[in-house]
Amino acid sequence: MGDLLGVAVLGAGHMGADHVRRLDQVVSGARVAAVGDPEAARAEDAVAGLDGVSLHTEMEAALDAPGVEAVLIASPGPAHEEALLAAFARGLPVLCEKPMAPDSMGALRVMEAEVRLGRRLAQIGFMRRYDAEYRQLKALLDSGRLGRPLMLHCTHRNVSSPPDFTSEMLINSSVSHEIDAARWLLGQELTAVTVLRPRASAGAPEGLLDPQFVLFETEQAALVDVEVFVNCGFGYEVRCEAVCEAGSARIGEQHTMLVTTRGTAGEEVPQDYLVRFADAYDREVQAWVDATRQGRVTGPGAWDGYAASVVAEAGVAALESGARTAVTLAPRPELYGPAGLCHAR
Ligand SMILES: NC(=O)C1=CN([C@@H]2O[C@H](COP(=O)(O)OP(=O)(O)OC[C@H]3O[C@@H](n4cnc5c(N)ncnc54)[C@H](O)[C@@H]3O)[C@@H](O)[C@H]2O)C=CC1
Ligand SMILES: O=C1[C@@H](O)[C@H](O)[C@@H](O)[C@H](O)[C@H]1O
Repeated sequence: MGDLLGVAVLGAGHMGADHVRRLDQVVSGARVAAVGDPEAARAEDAVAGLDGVSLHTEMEAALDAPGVEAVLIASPGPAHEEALLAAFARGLPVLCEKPMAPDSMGALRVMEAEVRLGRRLAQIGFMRRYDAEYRQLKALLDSGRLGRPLMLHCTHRNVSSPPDFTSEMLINSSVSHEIDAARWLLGQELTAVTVLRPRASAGAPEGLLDPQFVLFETEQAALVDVEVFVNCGFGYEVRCEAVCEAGSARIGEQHTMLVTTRGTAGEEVPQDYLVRFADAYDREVQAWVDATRQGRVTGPGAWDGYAASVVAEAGVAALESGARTAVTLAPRPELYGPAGLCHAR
């Protein structure tokens, strides 16, 4: 490995271009060695002003480019399995944006491929684990000060959804973050899911079931509810309240600058994830680079990606059937160690 970890970025859209900028300008210890995107213009735009980056429209060529020692996958979800397997075949460590794979069988194949390798190479981009407020809440729950957690009340609102967004994606794209955050905060797997929906908002595109109300049960009988509303029109709002036996704690109501103008006073509301979670993405990628340089994986891994895909798939089934749907996970492979314990049990 050179002085700087050479990273190939696959996918140069919203997230990929932002990660290229982050690797180049924010993160230490790494450099962008190659960018792969079937749309050449996207890759060119993403690397404008950068030297020494090779551009590719074929993903395998990007992985095989000179100087590539690790991969950051930011292509659309359906492309992740192939990219992860190609990286594993080359022994390359990977940071893969969520979802690890959009369907549970794809996620299982990825996890099994890593298990066959016998060493961990994949980190999945559940960046909330690197957000300062989420980390504070996790530390509080783990300390046991509030007693056992009983409920998480979560809110996940986007100003608007991309044009191709489907009703299923409210769960397997948006709520996938709450699925991972709940598993991590509580140190428990999610065991069942029910999805209710109020009438669709007039602000939602025709046919999109938006908002939805998703209720998860956990293995130790806690409940996690999520209001997901991806065309709310007013702000990017992500909140979480943990209710425990001896207290509660709320995050996501950051108080920033108070602005008074023309007879009103208030705070600015972030309009998207790139603003709300900017620090979290920075810390996530820095932690991945640091761990990769030490030959380790320290963030959410393939087991977490697999579990999230299985729970999301059950959520989509629950949305379609209107019925409570059980979650069935394959046994947890030894490679991923014991399940995360929450001290507040
Ligand atoms: N962690 C987070 O908060 C967020 C994560 N994401 C995730 O990031 C990934 C990318 O999302 P966006 O950047 O919003 O999508 P996007 O549509 O803006 O960009 C995707 C890019 O990938 C390229 N592409 C298509 N097929 C490809 C392939 N086989 N190999 C390489 N590149 C390919 C497209 O040409 C496009 O430039 C998704 O997995 C998404 O779920 C997206 C938004 C926020
Ligand atoms: O991951 C993300 C998007 O893919 C998803 O579509 C949004 O709803 C989330 O807020 C964002 O964090």
